[in-house]
Amino acid sequence: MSFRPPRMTNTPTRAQTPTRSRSSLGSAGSSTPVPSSLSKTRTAASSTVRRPMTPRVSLASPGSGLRSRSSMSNINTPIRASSLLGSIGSQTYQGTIKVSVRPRPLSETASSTGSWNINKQGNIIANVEAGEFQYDKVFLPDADNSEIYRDVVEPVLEKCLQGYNGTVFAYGMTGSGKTHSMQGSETENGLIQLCATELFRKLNAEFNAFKVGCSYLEIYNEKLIDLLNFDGPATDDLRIRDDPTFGIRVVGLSEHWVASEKELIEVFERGDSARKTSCTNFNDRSSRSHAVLLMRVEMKQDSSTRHSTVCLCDLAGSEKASSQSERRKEGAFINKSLLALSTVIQKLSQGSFNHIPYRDSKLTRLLQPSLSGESIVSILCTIHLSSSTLSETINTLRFAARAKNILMNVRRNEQQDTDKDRYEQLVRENERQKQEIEDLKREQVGKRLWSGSDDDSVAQLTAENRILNERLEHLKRLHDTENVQSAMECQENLQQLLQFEVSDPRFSEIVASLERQYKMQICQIEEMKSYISHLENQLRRQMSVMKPAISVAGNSSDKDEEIADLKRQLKSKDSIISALRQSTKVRETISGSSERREKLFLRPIENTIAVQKEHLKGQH
Ligand SMILES: Nc1ncnc2c1ncn2[C@@H]1O[C@H](COP(=O)(O)OP(=O)(O)OP(=O)(O)O)[C@@H](O)[C@H]1O
Repeated sequence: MSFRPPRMTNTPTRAQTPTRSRSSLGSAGSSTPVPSSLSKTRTAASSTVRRPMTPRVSLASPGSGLRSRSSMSNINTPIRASSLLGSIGSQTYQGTIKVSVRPRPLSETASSTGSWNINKQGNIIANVEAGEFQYDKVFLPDADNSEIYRDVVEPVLEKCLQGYNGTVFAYGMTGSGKTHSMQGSETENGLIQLCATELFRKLNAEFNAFKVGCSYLEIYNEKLIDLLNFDGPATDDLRIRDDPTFGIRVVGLSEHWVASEKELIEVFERGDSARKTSCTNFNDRSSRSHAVLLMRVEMKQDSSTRHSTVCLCDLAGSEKASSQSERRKEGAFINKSLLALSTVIQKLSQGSFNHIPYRDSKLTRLLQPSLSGESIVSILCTIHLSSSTLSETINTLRFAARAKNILMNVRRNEQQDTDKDRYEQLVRENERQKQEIEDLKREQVGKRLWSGSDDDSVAQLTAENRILNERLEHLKRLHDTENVQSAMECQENLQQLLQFEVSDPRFSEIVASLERQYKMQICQIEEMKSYISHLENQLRRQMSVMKPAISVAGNSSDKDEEIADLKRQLKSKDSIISALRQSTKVRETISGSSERREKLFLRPIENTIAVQKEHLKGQH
């Protein structure tokens, strides 16, 4: 599935309006200390605040959808549709990344709040040691998910319904409340559920027709795993590819069409049950992976079609080294990818003209379209207020401050539905799907080269099987001919034998020829036996390797029949040999009366002839 919907040729419809109006920044003197009671009542502020640590920058990278802000005279710039960058039309949304901070309530075991203060307007958080940080919104610790939703997600969802892509991600140290915010708890819905409800309510109310496709994946130990791949073969590391239309694509990522909020949540919860979690020092059920839920929405209204992708990410939390080796390994991957994200955010916030290292981690690569200006972005940073986590909290706040500096310049995906447009859209979709099929095929071939896929070994085994069948056929025919020939020769010899006296030298010659035939038959039989056991072994091996679904049953039963047939023929040869064996005894009993000769020699010969006749009758 593609990470972002196709860009459309836009026809201006109407000017964009600001997402939210915002109150002006309050004075530092009116901040709310966060007391141990964490009450919502705002009291007089604590005084000592240093200036924000937000870097001041003045650069804009031309051509990029993302820019750093050229002026920080008011760092509280709201997400808005302004003509800040002048040259861009009304179909382009401009503003900064929206950054909100959510402190979690103090746990019973936490020592103290570490004297954090939140101002009355709810946009500055300050600490004596760390200074003052200003964001779009700083919630109080007792804010519930509905309040967070209204500020963090709803404005983004509104824009998504207008045809812009939107990304919301929760960032913060382990146990600070990211998953609690995104997924809620037993007593309250999370942002994902609230977003799903609102999405379907609005789609039903405002559009003639719509489609919602849902994908859910996690990045665990730098591997991309499809969490909704319920039936297909497990793929433990999906590939990310560049895509000229969609920015990037996750090759082979499954997408489920959902018709209602209920269906969406069911699919999500089913996928989420597979997400990796474990117990850490700060969280009994810590997410060990970054999880990304993608909702691809197509909306039709009158003669226009809009596309957007709503992307909700619950990132894994940064943490100090764990004592358990498995946790340590996971932690190293998590910290590495969060560092990569932090570096990318820092470079973007500085308006760097240099290379942005999106490829340093799967997380930044996956978020590349969002971070590089293809999506409206809202970040929820969750923090602990306890004094024991001060340094981690400051790190999170610095990350948030840097993110706040990044300007967005996002295109709208709306298209007037003329036949030509529809045709072009279908062609593009067709091209995309062809490309995806090609990628998957190449990937299959690659895998075969390295490891030999099931299909490959099946093809190989089928070929071997065919060769074995042909050999068996050939041997059978050879054997039949030889069998008939030798039986005939044998019979002739035996008949001739009857015509000569034992003392006649020709008698000895015939017996010698019978002996040679006997030895030859023994050799042939030994060869056949060993070849048959070789074939049996090969068949057994093939049967154990081949999948049950593959219809070798027909082939193997054919082979079984052939082997049984060969065994039958061997048996008949055995009887010939036993007859021949008796004939050799004749030499030892050359002397004796005609009665004895008849008893010892002629009767067995007659028996042999009778057996041969039976055998030949059977063959015809
Ligand atoms: N705002 C909150 N109100 C009530 N409980 C909360 C809040 N935030 C977090 N918690 C509780 O704290 C615990 C840890 O929260 P959560 O799992 O959301 O942290 P996290 O940031 O996702 O951690 P990790 O990165 O380890 O997954 C949970 O039991 C959660 O219910």
